[in-house]
Amino acid sequence: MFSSVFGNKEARILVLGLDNAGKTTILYRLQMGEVVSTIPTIGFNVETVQHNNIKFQVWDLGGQTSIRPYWRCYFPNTQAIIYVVDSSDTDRLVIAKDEFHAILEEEELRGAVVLIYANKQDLPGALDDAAVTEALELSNTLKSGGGLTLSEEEREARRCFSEQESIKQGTLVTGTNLFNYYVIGKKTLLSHLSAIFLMLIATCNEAVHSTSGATGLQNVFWSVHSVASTAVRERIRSDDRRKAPAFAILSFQSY
Ligand SMILES: Nc1nc2c(ncn2[C@@H]2O[C@H](COP(=O)(O)OP(=O)(O)OP(=O)(O)O)[C@@H](O)[C@H]2O)c(=O)[nH]1
Ligand SMILES: [Mg+2]
Repeated sequence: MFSSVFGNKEARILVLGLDNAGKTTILYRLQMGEVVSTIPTIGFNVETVQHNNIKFQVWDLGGQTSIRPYWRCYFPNTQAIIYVVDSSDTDRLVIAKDEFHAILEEEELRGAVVLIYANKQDLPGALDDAAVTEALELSNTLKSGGGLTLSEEEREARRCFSEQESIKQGTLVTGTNLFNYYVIGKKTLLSHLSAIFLMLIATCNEAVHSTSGATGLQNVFWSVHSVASTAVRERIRSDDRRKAPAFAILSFQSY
């Protein structure tokens, strides 16, 4: 079923963020479920992460100042960006913010969804996900509703989902792009892995729209349903079916 949605391509995800943010650690945690010891990445690591029958090609790029300019070589055909922030590195949050906003201005990333990991929540002095949201100046660019036309019912479904999953969600408008973003603190990161995948799948809506109609959307929804965590499943089950695609599909729209 997914091959009909995505073609034979794997969804391509870039993991970006400053050096030492924890990108490589997250990549291998996603892939192997283990914390591995890392060295600073010069260049990139790429791994295929499989969740049930869905494959993601995850590119983890080195974050040192001198190699950040090369990030843009990887932007074409990217469906999702995972932006990792070291929440305890408060001195460099302003740099993390500037790099983040530069990414969002990129024409080639129109159509990508952004997930922000407020990483290293275990460290003393780490800012929580709300504070990271603020430090990244997400709220400044927040426009309620943005270019999305959501009914009240859809808004409610999305709000409930975010609350239940402790995932903060917003809409981000840059010069020419419009993103929906999700901020995920470490607490929820691991236990809600499948919710993250669910959102990634859900936001590959360009592929969905171009290769399938309304029936396709239902198929995507039910497939998403099958890979979702129990919590998410319960949430969906309790919902009117008609509401389901509201958060599964209307996650991104460019101008
Ligand atoms: N305390 C704590 N340390 C972490 C966490 N995640 C990663 N680290 C540590 O942070 C350091 C840097 O992690 P990496 O994953 O190598 O960082 P990176 O973002 O890939 O860095 P570059 O490759 O230089 O861009 C390592 O010592 C990790 O063990 C976390 O959640 N908590
Ligand atoms: Mg690395």
